[in-house]
Amino acid sequence: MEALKETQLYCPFAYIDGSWVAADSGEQINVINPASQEIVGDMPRLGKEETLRAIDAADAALPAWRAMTSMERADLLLKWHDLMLEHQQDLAMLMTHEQGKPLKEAQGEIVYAASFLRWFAEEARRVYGETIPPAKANQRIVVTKHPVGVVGAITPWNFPAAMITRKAGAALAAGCTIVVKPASQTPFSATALAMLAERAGIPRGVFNVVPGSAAEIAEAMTTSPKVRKITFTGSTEVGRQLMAQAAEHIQKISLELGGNAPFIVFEDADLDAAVEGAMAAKFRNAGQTCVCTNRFLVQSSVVNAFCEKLAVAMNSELTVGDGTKSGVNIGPLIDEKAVKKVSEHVQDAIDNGAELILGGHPHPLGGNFFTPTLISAVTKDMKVAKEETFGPLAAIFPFDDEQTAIDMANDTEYGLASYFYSRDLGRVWRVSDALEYGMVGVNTGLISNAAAPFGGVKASGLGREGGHQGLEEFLETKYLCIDLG
Ligand SMILES: NC(=O)c1ccc[n+]([C@@H]2O[C@H](COP(=O)([O-])OP(=O)(O)OC[C@H]3O[C@@H](n4cnc5c(N)ncnc54)[C@H](O)[C@@H]3O)[C@@H](O)[C@H]2O)c1
Repeated sequence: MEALKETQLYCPFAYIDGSWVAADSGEQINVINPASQEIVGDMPRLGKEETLRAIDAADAALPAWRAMTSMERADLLLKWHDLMLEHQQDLAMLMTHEQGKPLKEAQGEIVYAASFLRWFAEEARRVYGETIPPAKANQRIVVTKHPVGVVGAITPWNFPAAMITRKAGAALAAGCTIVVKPASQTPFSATALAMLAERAGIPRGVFNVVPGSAAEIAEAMTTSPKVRKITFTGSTEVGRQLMAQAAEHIQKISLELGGNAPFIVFEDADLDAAVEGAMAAKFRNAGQTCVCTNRFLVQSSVVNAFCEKLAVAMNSELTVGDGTKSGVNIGPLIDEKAVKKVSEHVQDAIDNGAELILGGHPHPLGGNFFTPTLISAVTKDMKVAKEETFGPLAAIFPFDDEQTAIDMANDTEYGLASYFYSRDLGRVWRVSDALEYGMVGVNTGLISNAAAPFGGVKASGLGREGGHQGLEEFLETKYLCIDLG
């Protein structure tokens, strides 16, 4: 904790209307380091009243923020971006302490998170309207675009910085103001971002951070008529609930929810490249990524070769431990419940006939660490086939032909990320078209990019973040029908 205070970005207060505040009740959230189980620090546990004050502040700040030119807003976002990069080490250190991911990955997340501020600063300059051929002579129809207004954002713990900037960058660039509720496990990354936003000169009330009671904060956001849009990243279960709540005031809503990503390896794939992609798509963030592979579908003719190569890579490349230690590339899971879920998925698969190749148990380090695990001969009725494991478990499902692979890949309520490896160009297009997913990685295990429209179909959500589409989520159109007489 002392090391964190030295970062000068450690701030145990909520941020409302440009002020650092405690909870009215004086209540605190204990933030726990998932590696050591020690308390990182305490953060105020805000409720409905403080959130309504933050919404009032965002509403009061809206007219001036909206009235600025997009260039002026972009300049402030770029300053915020630069400050994030300047403080990359400190931000990463905070993140590793509260979230557990290895320092190198945390540093990578800061660069990724900052990239959204830059991307949307640039995109803000390209909010074009339209002129449309009118239905009647002597008329003109002109379409203009406007910020939706005050935004309520709720974010998860697995990407404590990027999930905030991906929303706030777009919202602020569009001319909206925002109130962010970060996950209770990772609020220090959020208040550190607020400190940098303040230093960048983002005016008070434009960006607010309210850590605290999820239910109360969500209630304030969805019952206030001042909030015109809700943007949520997290579980499908909570997303469903929020969508129903947002219906009350017909608030716009974007939902980035869970996934059950397939990673298909066809027999014509470059197996070494597929293993490299598999390692990235599976073990980043200890497997706690919404786009992380949940099911490896491997053609039967290459399944043994793929498993052998993957086992070699897992044995030689993965080092489990405290993310602040050098050489560690798999940190702890977020909490005990997460460890239990991975154990249950492994046990259920083995009990039902899957074969254990590597690991299969919590790590000897104890606590929230889990040993990277490989199981094969997995089938569709096992838990790992149906639910997001969110841990370092690679489950191999064999298949015989292309159509079976596609059917297996689509046999889930989710539709976020998918991946496949093939060197056959015809198959690349066929399979890409057939996968019912918002994102398809072809011969790559890393797909996230600020320039691309991130998001899912089916129970994985609504709306897109990143790309020019991400900005559109915070804009609405108005058309003028002008009669020239
Ligand atoms: N699609 C994406 O872009 C994306 C990105 C990251 C994570 N995720 C998903 O997020 C999930 C993991 O995150 P999590 O465990 O933090 O999810 P979660 O749904 O439990 O929590 C997400 C956020 O919602 C809040 N929350 C919890 N209960 C709430 C309620 N009743 N009303 C309003 N807010 C509530 C939490 O405090 C947190 O801030 C996984 O399913 C993962 O796939 C999706």
